[in-house]
Amino acid sequence: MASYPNIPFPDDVPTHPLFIVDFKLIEAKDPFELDKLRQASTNLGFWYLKNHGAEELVDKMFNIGEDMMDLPLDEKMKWEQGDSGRSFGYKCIGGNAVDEEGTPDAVEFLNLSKDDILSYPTPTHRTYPSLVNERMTSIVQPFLEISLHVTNVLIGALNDMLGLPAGTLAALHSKEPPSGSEIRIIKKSPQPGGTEEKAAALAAHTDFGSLSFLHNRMGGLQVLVPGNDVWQYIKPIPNHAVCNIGDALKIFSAGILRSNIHRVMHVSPPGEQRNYNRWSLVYFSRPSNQVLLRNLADKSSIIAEALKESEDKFVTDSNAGDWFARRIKNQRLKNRTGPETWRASRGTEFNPNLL
Ligand SMILES: O=C(O)CCC(=O)C(=O)O
Ligand SMILES: [Fe+2]
Repeated sequence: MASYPNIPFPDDVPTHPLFIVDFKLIEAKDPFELDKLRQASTNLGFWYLKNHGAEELVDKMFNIGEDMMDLPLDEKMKWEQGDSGRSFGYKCIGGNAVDEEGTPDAVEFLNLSKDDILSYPTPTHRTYPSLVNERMTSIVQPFLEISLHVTNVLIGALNDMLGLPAGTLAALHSKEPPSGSEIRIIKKSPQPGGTEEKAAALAAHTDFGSLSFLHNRMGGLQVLVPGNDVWQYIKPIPNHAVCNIGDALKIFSAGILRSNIHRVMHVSPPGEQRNYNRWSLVYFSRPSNQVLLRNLADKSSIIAEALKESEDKFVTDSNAGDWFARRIKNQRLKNRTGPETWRASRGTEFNPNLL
């Protein structure tokens, strides 16, 4: 069984500090903590989260990823997500582009649908390898339940902060299927020779849905902080998750909540870390598929005010399911016809005219 060591993070690379939000205090509606969440979600849209309750399950989820990625490639390819705009299943190395030129990505991952996990053993969207099924009730379902709790509580706090009637955002993120909400386990192998490279292993992107709950042990994740053109690392802190806002909450809130661009680098931070596999684990909370992505100004005077002051309208004619499928489909290298395919895969970070 693998261990996922806390290899020291080098101190000679640019890092960006984040607010540390205490989940237990958010649950208790502590005003000071809620204000921290307000600042973090509106300024950068990224924050650390401690006391979230999933600490014990993260390595067990990494073990599932490790058993999956250790299978021969032809076995893994039986579970590949395909090119039709669905993400559930396995994504092979090089399946996606990382830029307009069609440079292939360098990570592999396994995506497990929230709907499939909750309906197990009956599939809602698809089935998964037995190495997942064997640990469905003991590990995957408990991890999902915690992730649902954490993301729902945070989304509830953001709902109140935005002045929305109680339960407005919760109703858009129902437990009922179908939605694109999913767990992702990501592996990035070390680069042979460990040479410095400019390329990203996982493309610069904003997250497609509402709120991401991310666990990693090693560096590699970078953000582009507003007003700064140097990418900065987010340094992992043991037992702290990283949360970030995605496109849907940015649109609902007319830009009050920030969906910030980020990427994972090819070469993890210099030093010892680059010799190890990098594992990360995310739960992506996304709106139900049929939810229209448009501002909620008619439900909140705070959002209406922000909309008045913004150049963007924050109105799409897309529902969450179509938005998600468009982004997934157009980043697949097999679907690439030219730079326009990459552009068609972008979200709120790329083209404000989309909105
Ligand atoms: O692996 C990470 O640290 C981040 C992954 C990520 O941004 C994503 O999968 O959307
Ligand atoms: Fe992301």
